[in-house]
Amino acid sequence: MLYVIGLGLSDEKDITVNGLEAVRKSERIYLEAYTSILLVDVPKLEEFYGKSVTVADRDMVETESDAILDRASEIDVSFLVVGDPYGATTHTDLILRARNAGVPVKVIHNASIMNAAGASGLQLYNFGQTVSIPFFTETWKPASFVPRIADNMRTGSHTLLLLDIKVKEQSIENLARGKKIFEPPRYMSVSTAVNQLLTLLEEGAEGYTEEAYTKDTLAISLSRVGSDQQVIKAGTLAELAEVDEEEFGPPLHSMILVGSRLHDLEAEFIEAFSVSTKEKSQ
Ligand SMILES: C[S@@+](CC[C@H](N)C(=O)[O-])C[C@H]1O[C@@H](n2cnc3c(N)ncnc32)[C@H](O)[C@@H]1O
Repeated sequence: MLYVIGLGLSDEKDITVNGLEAVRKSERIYLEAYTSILLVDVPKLEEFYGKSVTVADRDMVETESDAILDRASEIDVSFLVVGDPYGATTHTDLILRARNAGVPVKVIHNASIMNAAGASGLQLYNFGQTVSIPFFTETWKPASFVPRIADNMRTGSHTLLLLDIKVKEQSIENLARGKKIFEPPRYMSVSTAVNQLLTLLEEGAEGYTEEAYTKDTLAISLSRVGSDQQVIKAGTLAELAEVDEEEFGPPLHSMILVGSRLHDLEAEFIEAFSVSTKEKSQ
């Protein structure tokens, strides 16, 4: 059996009881560590499971899936995913390959940033398409996600923005094991995301439209959701741009652009996170 197991959002103890039982009876255990990171290192996972874990990079999952699926019809193999297994597209592909190879698959779900975004107080039912924001490069300022935000805004829906993670393939194993790596990974912070959004607006980048957002659009930052260091802040993009980057805390970060169909209860909930209210009350 191939068990595809969600680890949840924070530490080694967020795995479900069913997930843990599957891990403990598996002969081989892989951890997918390139679409997201768990906020603890692999040795901590290994100690908790009492089993060794192989860190699988993108290449292994996407092109060498035969190694992961090897003999999985006869023995138990676990494939661990941070968050929920269906919270990233690559895992659907592995499940399809397993099915095609006649390997039975069981998915064990867990919390994902896709539902933990509800910690903002916004109703999950009122969200539209989720988008990912890539890092700007020296020669490229991608804005292709902006029309999808505009689509959501037209229907009054909120938009969850997932922020880029850049890590060299060859560093993933060391990173996951908490070892030193030559080139540290880059996790996009809320400050970088806000600056990039405002740059696209100021430069009138191709693809940018004010139907998607302006500097007065209400946004919510989500840092380390599900952990003890969770930080949530709400304000217009212009206000969030003024917040000291340190205040958002360590990665991982996400953001929400708030749509116009804001229910009174949602508005009341996010008031507590408001950066402008804080200033007024200080
Ligand atoms: C490609 S998604 C993978 C999602 C994961 N499979 C899940 O189900 O949650 C990774 C992105 O989700 C967001 N994210 C994941 N965990 C988070 C957390 N605990 N707090 C805030 N954002 C998080 C970050 O923007 C990160 O770059």
